[in-house]
Amino acid sequence: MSAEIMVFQEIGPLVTSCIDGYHVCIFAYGQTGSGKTYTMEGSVENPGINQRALKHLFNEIEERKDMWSYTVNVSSVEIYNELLRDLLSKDGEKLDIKINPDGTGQLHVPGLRVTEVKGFQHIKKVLAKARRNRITFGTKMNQHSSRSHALLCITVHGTDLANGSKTTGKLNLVDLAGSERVWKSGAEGERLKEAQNINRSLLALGDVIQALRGNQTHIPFRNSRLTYLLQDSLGKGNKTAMVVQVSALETNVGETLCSLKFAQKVCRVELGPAARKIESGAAQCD
Ligand SMILES: Nc1ncnc2c1ncn2[C@@H]1O[C@H](COP(=O)(O)OP(=O)(O)OP(=O)(O)O)[C@@H](O)[C@H]1O
Repeated sequence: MSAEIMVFQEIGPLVTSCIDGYHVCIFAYGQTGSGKTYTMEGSVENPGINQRALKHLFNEIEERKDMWSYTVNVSSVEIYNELLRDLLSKDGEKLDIKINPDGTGQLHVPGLRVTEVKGFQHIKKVLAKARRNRITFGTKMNQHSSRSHALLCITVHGTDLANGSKTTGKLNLVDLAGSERVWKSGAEGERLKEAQNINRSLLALGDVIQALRGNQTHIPFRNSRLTYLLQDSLGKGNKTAMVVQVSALETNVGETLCSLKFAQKVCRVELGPAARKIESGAAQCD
């Protein structure tokens, strides 16, 4: 069995729970060049988590079609130098996060392109477009290094055909930019600025994890665009999984240890019982 299939066996139930009305975050984390983008996007012969998740999602929807009707909306953004770029717009339009004026207190990104996808073949085209628009540059550590965090955000609205109740699930698939030691990656000028922004936002993610783990009342979601954007899926009552990539090279042992320590911290976070999002606003616990 390939490693990708084994990883997906762990992830599959989380994808299913998004259809049931839960908010889910799946991250790829690790040093630059360790295989995060490969894990999320994969190759033509060996699709990654993004494609497998969406295939799984549409298969589930098909199986439930006599009992539930679903709509699936997809958007994709990258966070580059703390700026949001729409990966599904023609020219990677720059956007920002705002409080939704509808009074719900929810965050939204005005102008973000949201595409309703009807099936797996359609989503493949959407994923290809997002991939083409992503910013990559060559560094000493990776010839095609992603210099940004890429988020694929899938919202699933469900309607129970028997009683009309409605659910809203979210699945955030996140390919984080790689942490790097700038003296090793040879980053200077623009690459150095990117690396500093990447390391800063990964630190902010670490701070959020630390605060969640410590059950603190204030979780510093607002300290980076990444955590701010994921606020409604990353905190208590939601479901999160992190896939950590490490390098097999002895020269990277320092970075590998850092990644594993981060993974250990994440493992110890308890988000409590997950809450199902239903239209009435009430929450049902697992
Ligand atoms: N399991 C794998 N099988 C085959 N090739 C792989 C695998 N993992 C990674 N690679 C290859 O290694 C190279 C680096 O991988 P990738 O770009 O996914 O790293 P990354 O962690 O996303 O790096 P960065 O943070 O710099 O963007 C790529 O050429 C990728 O195709």
